[in-house]
Amino acid sequence: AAKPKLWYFHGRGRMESIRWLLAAAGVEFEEEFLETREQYEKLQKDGRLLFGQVPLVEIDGMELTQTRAILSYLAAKYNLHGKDLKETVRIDMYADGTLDLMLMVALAAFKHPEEKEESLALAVKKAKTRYFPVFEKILKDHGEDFLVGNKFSWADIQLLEVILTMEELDASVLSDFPLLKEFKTRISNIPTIKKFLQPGSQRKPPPDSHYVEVVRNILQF
Ligand SMILES: CCCCC[C@H]1O[C@@H](O)C[C@@H]1SC[C@H](NC(=O)CC[C@H](N)C(=O)O)C(=O)NCC(=O)O
Repeated sequence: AAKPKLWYFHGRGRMESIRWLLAAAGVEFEEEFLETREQYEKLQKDGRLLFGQVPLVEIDGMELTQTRAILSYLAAKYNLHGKDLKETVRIDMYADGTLDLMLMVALAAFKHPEEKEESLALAVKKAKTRYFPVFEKILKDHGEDFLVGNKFSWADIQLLEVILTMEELDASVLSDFPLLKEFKTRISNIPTIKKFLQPGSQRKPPPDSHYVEVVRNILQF
């Protein structure tokens, strides 16, 4: 079968969680990077963007947009969603929470310097006071290696991505969360994820001023 093809900017944004899921599932994928307004307008003109937006993922003969819909499809397809509806909705809850936090970080890149620092500091505060305490408690209460059903799932991938992203902003962010520290080591050592964390993988770096400029230019905002 053809490899999935991802259409997005050459950066993290909303697409990074999709790259993580595919990589963790051991699925090779291709990427088309939007560098110009013309490329984006062509996708729109060709009717390939349902609501005129990216991420766009070509997979199984479909053109998928809407990040959460794409992630949910991929999680189910690669057996990273729950064994039943009750597990799946918990995985969705956990994943949605991490996506909210990730978007705060992603959008901060587009703010003016002083606002950006304030937004990133708020994201770190939210991680420490709202999100990480929840996941630390889940790991404590269930005493299992994974968040749901003691089986590796999409929720675990999202949590690792958000842990690493927050550590880029504050290296001591896990200092009060010993179980999350162990979780990070455990999940980072899963072979497909270990490979994705190595240099040369399709993982993208944190957004820089060039990336912000390109996205602003393409989206004209
Ligand atoms: C560094 C991270 C990138 C920040 C900017 C991105 O975050 C998004 O808020 C904007 C972009 S992503 C690009 C943006 N896509 C979306 O907002 C998708 C939202 C959708 N609900 C989804 O989850 O996929 C876009 O195509 N906009 C054109 C426009 O709406 O006309």
